[in-house]
Amino acid sequence: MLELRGLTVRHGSVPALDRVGVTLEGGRITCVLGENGSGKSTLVSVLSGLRRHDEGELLLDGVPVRFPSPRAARAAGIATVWQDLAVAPLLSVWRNLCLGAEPTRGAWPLRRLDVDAARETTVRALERIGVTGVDPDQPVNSLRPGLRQSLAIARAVHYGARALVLDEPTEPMTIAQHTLVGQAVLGARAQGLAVVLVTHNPRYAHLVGDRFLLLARGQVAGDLTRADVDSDDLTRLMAGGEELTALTTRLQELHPELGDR
Ligand SMILES: Nc1ncnc2c1ncn2[C@@H]1O[C@H](COP(=O)(O)OP(=O)(O)OP(=O)(O)O)[C@@H](O)[C@H]1O
Repeated sequence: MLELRGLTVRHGSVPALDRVGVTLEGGRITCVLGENGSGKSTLVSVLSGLRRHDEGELLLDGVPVRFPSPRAARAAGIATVWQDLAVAPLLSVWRNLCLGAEPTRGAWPLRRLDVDAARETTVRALERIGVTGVDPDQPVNSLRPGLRQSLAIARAVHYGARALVLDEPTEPMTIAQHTLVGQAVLGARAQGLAVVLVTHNPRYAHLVGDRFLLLARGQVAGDLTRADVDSDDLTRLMAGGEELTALTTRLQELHPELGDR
């Protein structure tokens, strides 16, 4: 549904992404892995409408698109969950989920916010991605980071996003928080969204991912499925560029259709 073809983004004369090609299908989690500076954040910027590509194409359902703003990307159904989330921290969980689309009851001029409906919508939206036991009245800043991400994911699914892009928090998360986010991400996948998960953690990637896009110096150094690699392979690939090169060469021998990547 979302496809990158020969996508190139330059910062000055240096390509941060260099002829990247990948198809991001609905109901799949594509993990983007790579060393610092390999182009992961640039990929997120393009998908989320923060940056425009210089060459190549970004296709949505086969139609070339170019997002002039993050709002345009969101309107096209691509939701990005940022490291510091754009939710209102002092407001309640339900206010954050319903922000801008609060349910009302009664007819004008007596129309009022329907708080009960908003609470229920929020609990259901969270349940839909497998998150239970959250008090919709608690302020968002009292939620653990993993739950905050889950809330942002629930919001994206609730408002009908088709693709979900997650940039991994740089702050280390506990296992419990990773589990929560993993659960929400799997929930989004089950709802048919195309999930793009940028991560530095190959074990986590292998746990939740269907597909692994390895970037090195802005190029696709590997486009692998679970059938191609196990968790140890991914860890080794992340640890050493040399191994990555060797694997790329081997895969290109086995699959000439991969071409010069
Ligand atoms: N605003 C910018 N101006 C100039 N060069 C940039 C800019 N942003 C990124 N770059 C360069 O583009 C390349 C890709 O950077 P990018 O941030 O996308 O990588 P990354 O894989 O996300 O790295 P990290 O894991 O450190 O976040 C790097 O060489 C980086 O130095």
